Amino acid sequence: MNSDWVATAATLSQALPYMQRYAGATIVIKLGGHAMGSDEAMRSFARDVVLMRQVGLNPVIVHGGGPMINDMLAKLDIQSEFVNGKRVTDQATMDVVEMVLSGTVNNRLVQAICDEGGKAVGLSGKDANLIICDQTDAALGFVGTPAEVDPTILKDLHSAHAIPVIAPLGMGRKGETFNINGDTAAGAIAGALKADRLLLLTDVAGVKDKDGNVLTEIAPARIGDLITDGTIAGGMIPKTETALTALNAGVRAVVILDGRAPNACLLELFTDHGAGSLIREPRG
Ligand SMILES: Nc1ncnc2c1ncn2[C@@H]1O[C@H](COP(=O)(O)OP(=O)(O)O)[C@@H](O)[C@H]1O
Ligand SMILES: CC(=O)N[C@@H](CCC(=O)OP(=O)(O)O)C(=O)O
Repeated sequence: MNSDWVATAATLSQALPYMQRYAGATIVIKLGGHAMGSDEAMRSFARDVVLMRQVGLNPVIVHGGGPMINDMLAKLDIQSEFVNGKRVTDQATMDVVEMVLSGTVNNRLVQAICDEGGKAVGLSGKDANLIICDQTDAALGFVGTPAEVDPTILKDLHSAHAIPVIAPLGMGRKGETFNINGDTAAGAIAGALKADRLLLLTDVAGVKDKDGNVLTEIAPARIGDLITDGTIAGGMIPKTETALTALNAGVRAVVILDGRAPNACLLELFTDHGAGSLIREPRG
């Protein structure tokens, strides 16, 4: 018997109970800009998402695009800086952020999912009142914190067997456009949907300790200390803070994992060992 086939059969028999367990579950997946670097990574992600939909899960995709925004700002000779993982966003920067996220990155991802046979629909937090924002901090300019999330459009898309693909932009109460950190947007959407899982796909295997080992399970109560002592820094701060906000809003579990690894989402959802760092209340 072909050993590849045996391996596939073994994987499938392990996966089936998980597929049944997650049938009808809402899985919010945030794909970071670093994790969608190559065309092959994008194709592999798209295939996973289409398979999830085919076995009865409801995936909702929220994407980032920080590196792509950086490239365009550099071409236009616009300087940019980050404070605690968030881009300081003036009006000129906001225009570029919107152009890149909604115009380029969102369309690319929608096309990749459609190419794999999925019915992806692209939108941003500005569509159908999905995300209304307040300004996060005047010093950051047009950076928004989601204040009200109306997930009706996402439920409608699920009923139509479509896969929503969301750019992290929000609407202000005075007609402004806000730039939302992709993790923050994904957390707010996952919270509003009371998602079964929020997967934050990035370019590292998970949250690492001071020695560089991945923490496979983290109790929410530990995260504050890991940030204070500098173990969690930079872009990992908004991710872990998002995890806490999402859990408080009723999301069942959050996983931070390497989106560049082949079949990252499927391994996390459909195998015993999972992937990355699982953040949830310890089981008593
Ligand atoms: N404790 C930690 N464990 C893992 N990564 C960390 C940690 N602290 C900081 N980081 C940094 O956070 C980065 C992920 O955040 P970010 O670059 O914003 O990702 P993305 O673009 O995928 O949203 C990692 O590449 C790593 O450099
Ligand atoms: C406020 C803020 O920082 N917004 C982000 C939005 C994109 C993003 O989050 O992209 P990644 O997930 O690839 O990092 C930005 O301007 O870069």
